[in-house]
Amino acid sequence: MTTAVPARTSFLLGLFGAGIAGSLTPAMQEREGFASGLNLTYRLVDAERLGYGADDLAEMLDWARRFGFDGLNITHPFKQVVIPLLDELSDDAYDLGAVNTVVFRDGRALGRNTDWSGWGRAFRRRLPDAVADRAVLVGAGGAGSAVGYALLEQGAEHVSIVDVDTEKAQACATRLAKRFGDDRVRATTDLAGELATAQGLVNATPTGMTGHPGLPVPADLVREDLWVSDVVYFPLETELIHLARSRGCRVVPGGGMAVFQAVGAFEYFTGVTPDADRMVRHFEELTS
Ligand SMILES: NC(=O)c1ccc[n+]([C@@H]2O[C@H](COP(=O)([O-])OP(=O)(O)OC[C@H]3O[C@@H](n4cnc5c(N)ncnc54)[C@H](O)[C@@H]3O)[C@@H](O)[C@H]2O)c1
Ligand SMILES: O=C(O)[C@]1(O)C[C@@H](O)[C@@H](O)[C@H](O)C1
Repeated sequence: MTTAVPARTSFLLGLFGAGIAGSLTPAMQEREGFASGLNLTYRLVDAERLGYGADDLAEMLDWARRFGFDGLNITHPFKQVVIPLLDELSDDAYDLGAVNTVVFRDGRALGRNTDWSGWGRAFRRRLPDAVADRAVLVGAGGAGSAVGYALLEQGAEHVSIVDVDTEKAQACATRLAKRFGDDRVRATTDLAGELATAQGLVNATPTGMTGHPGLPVPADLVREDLWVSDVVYFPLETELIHLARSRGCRVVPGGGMAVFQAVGAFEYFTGVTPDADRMVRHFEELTS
């Protein structure tokens, strides 16, 4: 006679990164765990406070496993340097060269990326008819690469990438072109020219964050027929989103990416499909 193995209900998770004290991910994961009938604990492990840097990550991962962590979110400055320390990488994380979710399973560390799928899902919920549009992406760092990947994966006709650091724009475009083809993505310095033929604009720079006020593009380029998205979510209503709304543009604020990276990670960590609408409502409560 075989005895059925009961489904896991208890999970120990965490976020490894620097300067993460304000993260809303622990609250989102723990609340959704509770609501799903799981005993889920999520800890912040702030490398800055511990005096740990990139060279210490192997040791940090090792003690996470030894102390029984089931999974981790990974953020700045570890999203790239974690890759060689893992046993397996999903194709999307490989293509992006970045991991934000590590699952420990059967003695192996599996790397995943829910940043791109998080932005993508939030975008599709708001603007499902816009997935095939041409877009201009401003900011080619970690968040920008994830947004560019999501746009192209979901069917954008073309993505033009602008960054004050032109080498970063080029590196991001080259990486995405390798996956999606160089007829669909390019780096450019001609923001106005590219926006003239685009239907959408995404800000993936820190401009507009608390402490970094301002607009990432000149105000006169924000036309009423553009859709406009921002990855910044502190504050939720950035100057760019505010201006775009006031001009009648359809908008996708940064909160959606923050929630849906957590939705995707929850599923990887627990194997349980979370209630995404409930997580959105909880995020709204946390940020109101
Ligand atoms: N909503 C979310 O869930 C979420 C997730 C990750 C990051 N973020 C936010 O995204 C922002 C960017 O994060 P990141 O990790 O990609 O940072 P990053 O430093 O890796 O990249 C930012 C890029 O923007 C460029 N840049 C800055 N100002 C610019 C300007 N005016 N014009 C053109 N390019 C400019 C920089 O050169 C850099 O390449 C941050 O505000 C972060 O909080 C949000
Ligand atoms: O909530 C945060 O602070 C996060 O660090 C934001 C983003 O970096 C995600 O990829 C992480 O999973 C969580």
